Amino acid sequence: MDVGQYDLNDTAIRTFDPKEHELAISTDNLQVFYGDNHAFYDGSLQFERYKITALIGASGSGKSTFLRSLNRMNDGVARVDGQIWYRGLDINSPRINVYEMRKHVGMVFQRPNPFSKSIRENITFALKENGIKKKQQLDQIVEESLKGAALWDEVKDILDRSALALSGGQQQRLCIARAIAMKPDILLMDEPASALDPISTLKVEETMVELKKKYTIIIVTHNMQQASRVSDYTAFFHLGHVIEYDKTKNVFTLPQKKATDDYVSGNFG
Ligand SMILES: Nc1ncnc2c1ncn2[C@@H]1O[C@H](COP(=O)(O)OP(=O)(O)OP(=O)(O)O)[C@@H](O)[C@H]1O
Repeated sequence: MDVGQYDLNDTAIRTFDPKEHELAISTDNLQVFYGDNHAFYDGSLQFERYKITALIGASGSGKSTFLRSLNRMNDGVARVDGQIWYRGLDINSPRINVYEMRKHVGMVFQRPNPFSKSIRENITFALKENGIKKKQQLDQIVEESLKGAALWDEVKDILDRSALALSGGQQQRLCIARAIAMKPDILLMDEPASALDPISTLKVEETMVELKKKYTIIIVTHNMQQASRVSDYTAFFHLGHVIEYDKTKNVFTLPQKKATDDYVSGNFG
């Protein structure tokens, strides 16, 4: 199948009525360029608060590029044009303090990347940098964050042991705990389970579903079952364009665009 056969401007993008849906973050005309490579075109997407939105699409379709732009991880790597609206501010503006903004828009990466420190210090490090020094308060945040990431029961007696001694799945949940310790509003997750075995993957998925009570999650995933299991909304990316964005159920069972239909039914590429 020739994946270039589709009309990339023929799109079906859901918009939300702000009276009925609280938005966490949205983009207007977002475009990303790596030098001459126009990697992402004209993405205007709204993300509902306390929901999980999955970004799906073939390799190289621009999912990570889009996700990384949302908390300015592409600064210095790519040129990002357009606006990213968060609480009435365009966080793509050069005036924004990126360090402060990332406390609100946190990120969990594909490969678990704990610091070479104890489990406890992985969580307290950034908190201490941010001026939280009282042991009691730190202990409380460590416990809450590890509970939030469904890791507490497994590590509560070994908090001072090296994080590197944990399994890959435990390390990834520690990275989730580290991200939520900062109490972000939005969690960006770039294929958070791709390096994990099926049992750890399920734990991370269960964790996500729990987390959406308090956080808005935007996740890149190659795993279609995962997208359909955990997400409320799905955006399908193709060749740097968002072709379709709707409730996950609709994208998987009643896609409006042929490209989406071909992709979700496996007749693609
Ligand atoms: N750091 C970079 N420098 C230059 N080009 C890049 C960089 N990162 C991504 N690209 C290019 O941008 C395009 C989109 O890549 P991106 O990684 O966003 O796609 P993706 O859909 O997330 O792919 P995958 O599923 O394989 O992670 C590709 O053409 C890729 O080569």
